[in-house]
Amino acid sequence: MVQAVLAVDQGTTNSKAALVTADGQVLATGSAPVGLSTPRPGWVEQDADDLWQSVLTAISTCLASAAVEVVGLALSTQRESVVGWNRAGEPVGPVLGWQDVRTAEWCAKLPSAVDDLVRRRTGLRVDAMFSAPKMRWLLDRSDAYVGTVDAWLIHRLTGCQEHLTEAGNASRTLLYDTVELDWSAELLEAFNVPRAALPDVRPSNAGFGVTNGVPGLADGIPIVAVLADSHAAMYGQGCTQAGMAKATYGTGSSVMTPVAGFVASGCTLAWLTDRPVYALEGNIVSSGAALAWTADLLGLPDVGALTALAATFSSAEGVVLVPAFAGLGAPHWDREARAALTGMSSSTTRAHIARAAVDAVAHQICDITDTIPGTLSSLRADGGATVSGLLMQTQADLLGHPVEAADVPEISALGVAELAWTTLGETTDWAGKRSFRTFEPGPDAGDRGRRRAEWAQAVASVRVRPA
Ligand SMILES: O=P(O)(O)OC[C@H](O)CO
Repeated sequence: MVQAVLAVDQGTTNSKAALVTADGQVLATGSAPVGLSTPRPGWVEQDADDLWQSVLTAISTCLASAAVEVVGLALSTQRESVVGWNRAGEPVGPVLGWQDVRTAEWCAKLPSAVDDLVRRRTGLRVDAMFSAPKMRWLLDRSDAYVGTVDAWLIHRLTGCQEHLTEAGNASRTLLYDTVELDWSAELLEAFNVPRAALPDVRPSNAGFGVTNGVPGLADGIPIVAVLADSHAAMYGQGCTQAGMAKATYGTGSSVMTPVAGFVASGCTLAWLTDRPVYALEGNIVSSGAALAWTADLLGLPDVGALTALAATFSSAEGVVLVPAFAGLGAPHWDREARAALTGMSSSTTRAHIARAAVDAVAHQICDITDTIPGTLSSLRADGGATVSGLLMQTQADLLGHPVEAADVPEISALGVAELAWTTLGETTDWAGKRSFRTFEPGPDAGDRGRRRAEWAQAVASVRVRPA
């Protein structure tokens, strides 16, 4: 029987599963949506059982479509979101999603010394997006184990036997020292999170226990590799050389470029195998979410209809959408800013607004790539929204560099499957064999400059905190 790794990609809006062979072929896929609720402004919650059930549905749909021998599991997970569970493995409280900013005020009151410490130990900054403030919020309400989504899924997949998390996911909590490669006692104290509440941290391919009592899966299948989803995309894109960068277009967006060693600003631990691999990263809070919001506002059925409408005009003609619905992420980091549509006139149409939404996704990526030191040779793109040729062309035009969109938009599952197969002893170079849709930038540098200036002006107009 054909051997396959079962890769699970648990994201903000969907759980997906794929059966992947040692040469990177996808034999079958399955997916299931995950609910998300916003009970108050700034609060973004998911249900931990619902999330687990969506993983089981994705797995069973996938397994029903191909007869294979599953030799290992690989997990790619949404980052920063926090789950709390009790000793019996039952969730306590909601999953606090990465978009949730209920702790923003609490974060703002932390002494600046905590922010300094966070930067030095983690390469990140204090922000309500990250896990530590969310863990504190849950621990204030229950005596629980707390962990990121990878830890929750490992716990459930192993029949509540394992309490483990992966180093790259841990690096997004604000509690993990990404140079010492361990939970930081100083940071645990600063956020008042007890070590006993946290899972143990393992390298990305160190093994995370074996399946136990999972419906539809045999017991004893090893969980071979775990990566954070954005990091899995970087791995899958083969983005390992200086000058390369990848952008993942998900609910939010993440731009990552490899860096030789730890730096105390905008740095993350991409993965930890025989050695740590670091990346500079910028996170955008609202990207696919901005497209979905605009489609809804315009009464369109989906994002595909939005991009089709946007394509009916060659430009937004000065209309700019700044999608700061939950503030601005990298590189602006102003979480009190709020969204705006600017530059409208009486001749503005729905198509201009649709076009402005597409432009906003691309402008936000450019804001981050502008901060990457050195020369960017090209940008590798992945994520659901990359199916839009209009978005990819707009990205290349605004960037002034080619954009290479992966032939498989959802690359996180493939990235972690590749790490699993490598760990199982196979030689892989799937990115080297992958074909890309390449989008060359349009020749009009003047137009690029004008559009970037319009965007910068609109961003400045929504800022609350000074740049
Ligand atoms: O669910 P996605 O794919 O938008 O990814 C969420 C990110 O991991 C949040 O940092």
